[in-house]
Amino acid sequence: MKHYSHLNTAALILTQYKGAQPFGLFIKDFFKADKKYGSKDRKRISSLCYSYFRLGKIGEELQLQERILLGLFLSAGEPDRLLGLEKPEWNANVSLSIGEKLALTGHVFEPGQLFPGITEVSPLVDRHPFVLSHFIQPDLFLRLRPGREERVKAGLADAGISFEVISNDCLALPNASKLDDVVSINHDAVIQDNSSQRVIELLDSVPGFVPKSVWDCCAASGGKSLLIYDRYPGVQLTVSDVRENILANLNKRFREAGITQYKGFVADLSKPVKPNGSFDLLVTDVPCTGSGTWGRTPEQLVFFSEGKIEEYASRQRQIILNTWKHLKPGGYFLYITCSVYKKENEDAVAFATQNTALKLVRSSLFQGYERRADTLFAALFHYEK
Ligand SMILES: C[S@@+](CC[C@H](N)C(=O)[O-])C[C@H]1O[C@@H](n2cnc3c(N)ncnc32)[C@H](O)[C@@H]1O
Repeated sequence: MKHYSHLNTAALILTQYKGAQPFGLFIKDFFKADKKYGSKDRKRISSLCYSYFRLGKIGEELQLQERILLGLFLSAGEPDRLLGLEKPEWNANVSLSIGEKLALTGHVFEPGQLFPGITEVSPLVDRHPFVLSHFIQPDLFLRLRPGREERVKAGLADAGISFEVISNDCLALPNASKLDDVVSINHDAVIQDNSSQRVIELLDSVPGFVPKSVWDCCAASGGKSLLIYDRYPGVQLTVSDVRENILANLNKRFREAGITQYKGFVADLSKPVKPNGSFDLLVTDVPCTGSGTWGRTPEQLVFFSEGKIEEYASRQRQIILNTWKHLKPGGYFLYITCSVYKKENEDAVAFATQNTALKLVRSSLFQGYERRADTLFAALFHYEK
């Protein structure tokens, strides 16, 4: 029976996966090596694996296949054929709350079992809804580029793709939406999480600030740079990252977005660097645990090791020290993480104010756990003249 074959294949994959690479890449390679799975099978098997990861450490005493069923039950919003066959009582109760479902299966809600390093999470985070949000896959968000808003919405409507309007320039879509032939990605709209889009609010809160020169220090494929460019057209962008190959992605993306005038270089900011010149605005979207985004990569709930929090925090402190001095006097420094751990957020802010000439303007947690989005932290500093 197909349902049991899906369960067995999910169990096989989970036995082989040891957390060394993102699960999305691992399962892609698995299916590439064994072509017998059709697209519906692949989707179902992936979904069983992902709902298993969402359990974190709950039900560790159970056999693997029982745990997969438990994950399926806790994540399911509607009755499911496999659950119906194997766990009819659970299947009749899929609409219960997570707490009630746990009680029905003989488990108790224990935040520390669901989320690694729960005691290190910032007090700004409301732990109960945050932890429970990991049972739901976040949405896909589009940031509509200036002047393209109506064209993108019309294209989606014509293609019959449902979306929710979050704001004038932000749409939420179901995660599996196929946009390739419908939206000109990067030209008309950028795939960017809603909280990630919202960090611009910190810059908007400074009256009259329009930077002429910006260095996006940890640019990756340029999500924040594109955001900045759209808010401040004509800005001179400088971008850098430690990974040369990711800057190749950025170049492609910028081409698609119509950005041709910018400077890019490879730099390891854990060491002192000399960029060309100084800047009105520095964006340091630092490498971090990514713990505010684990609804999208729930394997981390199982494999993350808490010792890494301090490793990241230490690298973040080095990056702050090596970058802030390249600001022009009067300039602004925007520090961003997609982490919920205090060490990477509030403690980094305290470190910056104690060890640089930067003054905190404001910081904010962009909470995504009640909006099917990621959770980010950002702090804006001023380098006073
Ligand atoms: C959170 S990501 C940046 C995301 C990006 N700003 C965006 O909006 O899409 C952090 C980036 O920092 C880079 N990075 C990690 N260690 C670094 C280092 N020592 N120096 C410079 N960049 C580093 C990583 O390669 C990664 O691309």
